[in-house]
Amino acid sequence: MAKFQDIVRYYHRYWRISVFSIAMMSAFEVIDLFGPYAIGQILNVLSNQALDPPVQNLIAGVARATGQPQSQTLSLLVLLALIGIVSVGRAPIQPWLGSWFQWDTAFRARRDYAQKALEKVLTLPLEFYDENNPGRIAARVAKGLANHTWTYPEITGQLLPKFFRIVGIVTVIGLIDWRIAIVVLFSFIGILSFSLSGLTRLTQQETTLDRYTEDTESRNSEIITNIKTVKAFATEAQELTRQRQRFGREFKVLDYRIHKGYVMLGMYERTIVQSCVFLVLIFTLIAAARGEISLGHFVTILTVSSMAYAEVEPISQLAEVFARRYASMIRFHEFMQLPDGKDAGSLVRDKNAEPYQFTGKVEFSHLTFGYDPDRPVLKDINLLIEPYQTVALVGRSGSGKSTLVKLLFRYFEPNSGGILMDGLDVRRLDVTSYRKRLAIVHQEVDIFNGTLLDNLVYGNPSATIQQVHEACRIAQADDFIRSMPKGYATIVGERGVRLSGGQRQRIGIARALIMEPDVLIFDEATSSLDYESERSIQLAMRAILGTRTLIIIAHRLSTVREADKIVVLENGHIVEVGNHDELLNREGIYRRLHALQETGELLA
Ligand SMILES: Nc1ncnc2c1ncn2[C@@H]1O[C@H](COP(=O)(O)OP(=O)(O)OP(=O)(O)O)[C@@H](O)[C@H]1O
Repeated sequence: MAKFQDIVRYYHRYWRISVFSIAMMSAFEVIDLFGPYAIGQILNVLSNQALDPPVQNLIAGVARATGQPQSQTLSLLVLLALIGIVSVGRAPIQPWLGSWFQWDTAFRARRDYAQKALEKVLTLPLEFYDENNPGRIAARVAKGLANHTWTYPEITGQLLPKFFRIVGIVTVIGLIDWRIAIVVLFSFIGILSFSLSGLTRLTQQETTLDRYTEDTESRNSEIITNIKTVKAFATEAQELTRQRQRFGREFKVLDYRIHKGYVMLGMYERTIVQSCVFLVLIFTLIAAARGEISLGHFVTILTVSSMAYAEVEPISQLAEVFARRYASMIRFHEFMQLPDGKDAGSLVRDKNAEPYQFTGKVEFSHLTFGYDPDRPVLKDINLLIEPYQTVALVGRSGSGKSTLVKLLFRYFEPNSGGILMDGLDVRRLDVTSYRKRLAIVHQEVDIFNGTLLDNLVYGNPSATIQQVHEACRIAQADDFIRSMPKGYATIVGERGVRLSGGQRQRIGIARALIMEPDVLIFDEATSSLDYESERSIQLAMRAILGTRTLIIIAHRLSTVREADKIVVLENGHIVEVGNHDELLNREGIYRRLHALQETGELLA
């Protein structure tokens, strides 16, 4: 569970510079008080009242040093010169010692955490992405980073220095009349604790709102991503109604609870502040009328105490903004604290790591696995795949074919048993180097924004252009790539040419081949392709047969015929193993599935 401390820790790396800039900004806030004090002293000079001893000593010192008489003019000149130094002299320094560091620190921390957040995205387990949609994750990260960045300068450059200013004001008043200082001090403690308790209550509402907003935004992004389905199923009105309910729910919390809460809080604060200002005026006037304080001190106290009370509004606004952002910052830290996946690869490229080279011999040994350990999806799987063999995994939907491959990729760990690669338990191997020896062509091939070439060499950027051409030739992709406007340099993805399903598949095959993998896994998706594309992909696969270990998750049986070994899965068990002819001669599932296929049915 993330806490307030996590927000502080966000800037921890820069604490030295942070303390320095807060001290500087606070010093400037306190120095500001010299203006009204000096004006009070000028009034005393003009009305022939006594000056405070330190000011008297200073003027006497100047008179001695310059050989001038200690006249009214000299006193006024000295006070004026001091006001000039304090107000004009510090003007060019303040932005550098204050503002520069405030934003500089915020931006540096932003850079650090943008990187950390991406590291988190890259190391979270795959199942996290099954459960959370991309819009929700991206929004949470972006909002968290932005709010941390805005909050830092406000807190360190404004809120904290303002507190010091108030402490300075109370001290100045205390030096003149301690009783009035106590009135001011207690009124502040009262106002601030009242505001704090109000804000704490409102923060809880903000957390609720944040959760609601995340739900709404997440659905919005789903609607955008799945717009084709929404339109095809004509569910626009349904989506709108559902979202309208969510907008309404958000509005109620935002307007009736949060906004109203802030207005109420502001109302109480304002009333209390004005009462305090009035009270201080009464006390000060009484003290002045009794001759306990001079006219200059009367003016100084009234001016500085008004300055103090004038800070209540900006302080509560800053606190309010902080409270509004608090929930999203905490949610960002909750995201950052999610445990990394056990399968997380190394994020640091280890140049010295010994690259593996396997023969492609894979053995599943007594492998049992369930996403929920009590409900195994794969049960006691024993399977030996020899180097360069082609093995087809067939079976009904949900029989565990993809899960077997996920385990091979080490996205999940088996509950018992294991997977051996050339006799080595894969759990013992460095996951990054190990995965580099595998390649997979998914049913849906992901295309990144960029050129076709970028997409092809995604897994192996050091591949030569000859390697790329050769792989594309085998994958039956070379011809269509060359016919594109800019050939291999054609931009694809979001901002480029759209590729058809078959073209994406062939790019996927070529991309996998460019990895030069020891084991190539093919999640066959030919069922969604037109006849010609399917034919090209079958030709591509045929060209790969026997060049490396090939595991095919077969949805159609046409490619399976040529496999050395066909493994039939049923309810997580291997029920049949053999080649096409052997299995056809048995009265088993394969024969039944094959009969269905012959009549053109899909495997399901
Ligand atoms: N991330 C997951 N969390 C929980 N259960 C899952 C997850 N992925 C798959 N399953 C379950 O595991 C079982 C096996 O699924 P798997 O995807 O391996 O089957 P499959 O044979 O590849 O199916 P298909 O041919 O439809 O792709 C199914 O019952 C499925 O519901």
